[in-house]
Amino acid sequence: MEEASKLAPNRTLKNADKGLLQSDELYQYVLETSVYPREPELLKELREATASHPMSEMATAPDGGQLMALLLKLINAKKTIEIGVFTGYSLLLAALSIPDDGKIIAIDKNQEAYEIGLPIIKKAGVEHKIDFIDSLALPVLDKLLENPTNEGSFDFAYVDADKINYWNYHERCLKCRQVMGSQSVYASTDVMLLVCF
Ligand SMILES: C[S@@+](CC[C@H](N)C(=O)[O-])C[C@H]1O[C@@H](n2cnc3c(N)ncnc32)[C@H](O)[C@@H]1O
Repeated sequence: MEEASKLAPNRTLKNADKGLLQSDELYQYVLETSVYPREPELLKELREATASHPMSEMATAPDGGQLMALLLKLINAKKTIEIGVFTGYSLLLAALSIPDDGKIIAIDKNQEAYEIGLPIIKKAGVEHKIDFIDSLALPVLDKLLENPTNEGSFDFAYVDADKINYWNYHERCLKCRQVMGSQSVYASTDVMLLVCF
């Protein structure tokens, strides 16, 4: 069994206390027996590369990430949007979960953090699926929606950024979703909101 403290020193109850697991020990047990063994090697590498970052706790938790990967695969997502990239854990996970001709528009106002994960994303051979935009998210979403071909064209949106704008992101992501109905998913951290269309 891997020593969790070595792999993810900050991945403790601080991140899990909003969930059902009410003890560090139980959370570590779940991570070590169920989550880490299923984690692709390069995601593990990205997680380890992020661990020394002072804000490493911001990264998507690997257990939540695996739920996201499952959703992406279940709906055969091809075109997705991510708001809040940080070092790229959820981005790499999404890029590994969509088909080779899939596309992710990934927006973050801090390119510096993205540069930490970028070499690992390149190593995974999925960089061609990613269009990273170094910007505040709202203006990019508004610009995207000015183009009628983008409206209703996304299968999946993952919002993991500044909470104060979640309602604004929600409104815009609804416009970006697939018109075809039951194939789109909008997932958002912090407010634990998951809407399937
Ligand atoms: C929780 S972290 C994202 C974690 C990421 N999903 C992962 O798996 O590692 C939040 C990110 O949102 C970015 N962010 C915060 N407010 C933003 C805004 N208004 N526009 C764009 N990015 C923003 C921050 O720079 C930070 O990298």
